[in-house]
Amino acid sequence: MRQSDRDAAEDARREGEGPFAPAPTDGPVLVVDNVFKAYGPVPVLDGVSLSVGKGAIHGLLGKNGAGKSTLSNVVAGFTRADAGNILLGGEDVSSLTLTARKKRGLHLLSQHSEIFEDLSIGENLLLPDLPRRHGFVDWAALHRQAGLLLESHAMHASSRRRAGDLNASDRRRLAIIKAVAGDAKLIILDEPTAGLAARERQHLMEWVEALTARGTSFVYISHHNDEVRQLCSEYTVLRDGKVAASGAAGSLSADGMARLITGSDVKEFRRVGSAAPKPPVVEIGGLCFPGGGPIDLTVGRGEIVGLVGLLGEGPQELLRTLAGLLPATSGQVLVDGRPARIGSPGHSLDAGIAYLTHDRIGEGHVASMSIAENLSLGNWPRQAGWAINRSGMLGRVRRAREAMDVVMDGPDQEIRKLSGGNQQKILLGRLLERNPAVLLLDEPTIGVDVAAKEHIHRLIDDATRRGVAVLLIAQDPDEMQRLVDRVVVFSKGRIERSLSAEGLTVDAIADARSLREKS
Ligand SMILES: Nc1ncnc2c1ncn2[C@@H]1O[C@H](COP(=O)(O)OP(=O)(O)OP(=O)(O)O)[C@@H](O)[C@H]1O
Repeated sequence: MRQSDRDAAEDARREGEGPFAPAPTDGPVLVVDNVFKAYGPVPVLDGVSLSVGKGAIHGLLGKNGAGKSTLSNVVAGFTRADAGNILLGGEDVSSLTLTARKKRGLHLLSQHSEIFEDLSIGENLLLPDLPRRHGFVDWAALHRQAGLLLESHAMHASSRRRAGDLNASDRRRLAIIKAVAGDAKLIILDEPTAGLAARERQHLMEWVEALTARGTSFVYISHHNDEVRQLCSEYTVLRDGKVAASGAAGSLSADGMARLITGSDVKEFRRVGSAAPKPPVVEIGGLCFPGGGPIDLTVGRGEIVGLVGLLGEGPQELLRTLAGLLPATSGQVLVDGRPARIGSPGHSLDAGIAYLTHDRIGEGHVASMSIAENLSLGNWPRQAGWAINRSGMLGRVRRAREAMDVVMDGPDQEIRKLSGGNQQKILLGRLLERNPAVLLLDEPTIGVDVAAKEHIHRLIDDATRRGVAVLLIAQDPDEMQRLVDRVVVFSKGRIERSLSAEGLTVDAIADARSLREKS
């Protein structure tokens, strides 16, 4: 650790307001010893060492591209390290396969290690060892065993229920229960709360904390520093593949933690909106879509309107209808006073409506294409004779890289080789390059680090200064409050009420959301 980082760690500890949470004293469950990994000439992990105590929740922190997922993959056995050792409960598992490590109780659950949606909860829990009788699956025994497992983890759902019908938080709990049922010693959770609403997040965190009492340890990767401060007993910060700081997490302050992660102070961006009436950019009249509407909503020049509501209650569906991904069954949409066709994504884009999905992997990028191609997809810069203009494409890469600090090898690198947060930045860059009249943003900062989040907020603000109208979904009430001019609250597919600029506090937004969650 460099002296300046030691000082920063010391400052961060001194500034901390929270009670000091001592790290557990038992011998470590996991030891990572001097691990190296390179893709090409540049090391992604450069002599990383850390240890995780028994029953500890160990925060693994770092900017986008710092090496957190790579380290998780090396520990779990998805990726081989070039050098270094992994010890689980004192045993060197470095040369063991992924399955052998799992059998010893080491699991990695990423946001996308999802469940089998069309199978029941019980099948998901017990696969691949379903109880059998005379060679056939014993369904009664299966649901009995699974039911007991659910009960012992206070998850109140029938084991016969289709797993795909669970909400996002319960899906993640299901994956964790499956791991714990297999006698997990250590579970790595890679951004477990990304995209969850505040109450779901809190619920999941409390539940994870309760699991440590059973002796399970966790490595917890998150870009939400408040979560790490609340939950973790110990932490390691990675910077450019090296350990920049580590220690007991309980007394780290929020600012101190941000400084350790980025290596400098992070200046929080707070947008100054204006209550003055603005000429309309998008006028939505009587818009109906499957499960929602009619919606009447006008967003003016340079205005940001936040949409609040539970999954399935309208906000996502409205954005997807405007983006041409769900069919509008009636109503109309005007953009700059002209009727907009929104029957397909292409029509919506032609009308000046650009959409950022929260599902980066499923529908955001084309994994096998380069960064430059992804930035220009559907909007190729042309030159005389309609040939694609390579220097135009490179200009876009340069702008995205500078504006959002994207960690990449170069414009021709495949986007799938970027870290998750850096992929998100490229997707946002693609939208901004289209110079849309209307931006539809569903969780624009999902998976991005503390510094990049502020960059992205500034870019959204810049867009509003050019007159762009923005509809925003953000689960974090603080993020919402910092960006929007007003909020509309959805219930059962309709707009139930709005919060104007005067009443727009973080608490009011959180309350609006939790009222909906309780009803
Ligand atoms: N298969 C790969 N080929 C080439 N480079 C890769 C590959 N996988 C990861 N990298 C590079 O390794 C670096 C670390 O990526 P990693 O995904 O570990 O970061 P991270 O800390 O998890 O970031 P994030 O917070 O954005 O998820 C990045 O620069 C990434 O581009």
